[in-house]
Amino acid sequence: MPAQKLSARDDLEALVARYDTFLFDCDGVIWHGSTLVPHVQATLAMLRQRGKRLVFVTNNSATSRKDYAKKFAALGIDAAVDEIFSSAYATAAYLAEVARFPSDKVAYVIGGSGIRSELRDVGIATIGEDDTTPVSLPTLAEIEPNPAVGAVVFGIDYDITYRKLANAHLNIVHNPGCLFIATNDDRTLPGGKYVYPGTGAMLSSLVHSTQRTPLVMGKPNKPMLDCVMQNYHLDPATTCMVGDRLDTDILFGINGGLATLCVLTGVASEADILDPAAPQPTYYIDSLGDLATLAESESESA
Ligand SMILES: O=C(O)[C@H](O)[C@H](O)COP(=O)(O)O
Ligand SMILES: [Mg+2]
Repeated sequence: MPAQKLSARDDLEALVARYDTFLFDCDGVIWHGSTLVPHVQATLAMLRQRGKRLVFVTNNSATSRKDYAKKFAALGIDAAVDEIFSSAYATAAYLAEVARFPSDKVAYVIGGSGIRSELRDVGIATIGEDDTTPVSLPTLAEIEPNPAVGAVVFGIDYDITYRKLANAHLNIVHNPGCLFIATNDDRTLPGGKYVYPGTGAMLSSLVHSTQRTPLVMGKPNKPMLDCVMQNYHLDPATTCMVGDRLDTDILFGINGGLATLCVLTGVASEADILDPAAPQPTYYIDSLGDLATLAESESESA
């Protein structure tokens, strides 16, 4: 079924009336880095005003839920910690509740404070943060497997180094039963003017060297979907997933039986959506900010 482009006010009103819960991807939909997409703040306020449930579902594992809540607040958006689901949180939930990660093991983390903080919050110790010193051939021998490592967890890391990759590689290959987990594997990271290498671009170097396939937690995969569906007891019939990537956000919504709305402010272009071979959103729109016009109509009629 080809995606329906929404632009007329009646289309926007019908969309908002039809769903009571909206799941929002963040990078490329709500913001680029710390810059809000224009009029998104007004759109989210309008949806809250109309009694809609809002859930924020991001593959960006660099930040913890608590710090995301602070980021939202700093940007003037009302978002409680329990309305925010990041791939770091889904990873911590998976290791603690599904994998039953042993208390005598640690996780070797390539990633940001989001992963370390979420793992710490479920009682899992992490190492690897300081493995940033340059390596030379003579010092390579310093790097050895650490038998205490029971999992290598990989997420977006703006300070990735050869030393980190070498440690992760050795632990995955030489520690029997060592889990290899990726918070997500997005190929690119939307940055507003440009699209940058994403977590998946860096992850592929470790997949290539170890010849191992990681368990990926984030959208479009089941661990993140289970995390959100269980926490919110979502009714697929009245839930809409809003995202900027067809192969993560829209596929995530399709996998969950949700309606989907793709925006053109992130990675996907209209040409991508019109390719029948791509995951097809239910709807698409230029920007989430376009819904802010409904707030104006509300104030006029008030
Ligand atoms: O490379 C990455 O990790 C992703 O581009 C980034 O995390 C996407 O975040 P999201 O769009 O799911 O908020
Ligand atoms: Mg995104």
